[in-house]
Amino acid sequence: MSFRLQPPPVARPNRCQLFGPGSRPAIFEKMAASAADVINLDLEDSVAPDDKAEARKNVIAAIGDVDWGKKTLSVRINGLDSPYWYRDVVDLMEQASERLDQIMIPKVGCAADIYAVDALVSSIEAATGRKKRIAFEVIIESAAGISHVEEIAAASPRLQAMSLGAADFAASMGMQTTGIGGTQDNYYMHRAGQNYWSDPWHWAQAAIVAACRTHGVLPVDGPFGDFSDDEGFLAQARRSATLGMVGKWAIHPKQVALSNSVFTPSEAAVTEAREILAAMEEAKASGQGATVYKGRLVDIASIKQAEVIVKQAEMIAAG
Ligand SMILES: CC(C)(COP(=O)(O)OP(=O)(O)OC[C@H]1O[C@@H](n2cnc3c(N)ncnc32)[C@H](O)[C@@H]1OP(=O)(O)O)[C@@H](O)C(=O)NCCC(=O)NCCSC(=O)C[C@H](O)C(=O)O
Ligand SMILES: [Mg+2]
Repeated sequence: MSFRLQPPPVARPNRCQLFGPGSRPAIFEKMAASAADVINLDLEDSVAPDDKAEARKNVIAAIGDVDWGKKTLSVRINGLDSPYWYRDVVDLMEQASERLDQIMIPKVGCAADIYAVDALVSSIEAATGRKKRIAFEVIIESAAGISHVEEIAAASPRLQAMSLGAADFAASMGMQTTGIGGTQDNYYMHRAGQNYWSDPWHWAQAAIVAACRTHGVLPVDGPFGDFSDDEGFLAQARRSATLGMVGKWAIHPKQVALSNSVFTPSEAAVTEAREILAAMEEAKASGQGATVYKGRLVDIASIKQAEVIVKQAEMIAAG
């Protein structure tokens, strides 16, 4: 470990973030009743320009009126390149109840984007005497965002989570696809008459995970657009979990259970992790730094790996 220690991220369950357009208040109660850990009420791209003002009012009313239980309640504001974002922030901060936990900032391209929103939010918090300090989540979904991902992860102590937005990311990068996440037909290796599909999202996800882990931010996988493809969603989510991401968005309620199933460590995984910890306790007691568990090497690094799984399970169980 470096002399500079890796800070832990906030301890909040974040297995699934369920999105819903702010212009569709009829689904807000359904979102609140879902098993998602995080709710993202959207003012951005799922809301048509003519509906922006009405959506903002719907969301502000629902933050106070709906029982959101213990969920993290987040609102996605419009991008800093739009004429809407400042009004989103001002109205939310001045009018929404203290139940609001987080503002999600889309299409961030550099640390200054977060600084701008932070300055506005901080000023309104001070002026209005709001007690709950608003958290931030950002979406990396542009060439600039991924190029500056580390400075973005370090940009504000408010920052709790960072998502990959595959659709805008693909557009910004000029990728030849209209798919949102998942396998892309033309991204394959070819050998001896066989095609082997590779993962075009992998490198961006890995960059996000590294930046997030360096700065104590939760890395989250964004949307999987084809909500009729459960197996595709599961495969994408499992790859994300294996890479170190803690959860994934749901753009349809049926994706919530799929996401929770992947990002909740299985009983078998938790049992194995506890057994590794016990084996290492025994090894340490006899002065060893390494031992054998089920025929494979486990050592001091294995303790940290096992602790990731046990801590995740304990945090989810604690709700
Ligand atoms: C995708 C949808 C438009 C589908 O809506 P709908 O046609 O109503 O679906 P169903 O008929 O299958 O709905 C079944 C029941 O579930 C309720 N419902 C629908 N959506 C939601 C929801 N999001 N949360 C809770 N409940 C929901 C319906 O009312 C039905 O209920 P019932 O009649 O009682 O059975 C819709 O799901 C939707 O709008 N999804 C969210 C879209 C969104 O927010 N998009 C923005 C995030 S993705 C993005 O922005 C891209 C990203 O930035 C990037 O760049 O990658
Ligand atoms: Mg987007």
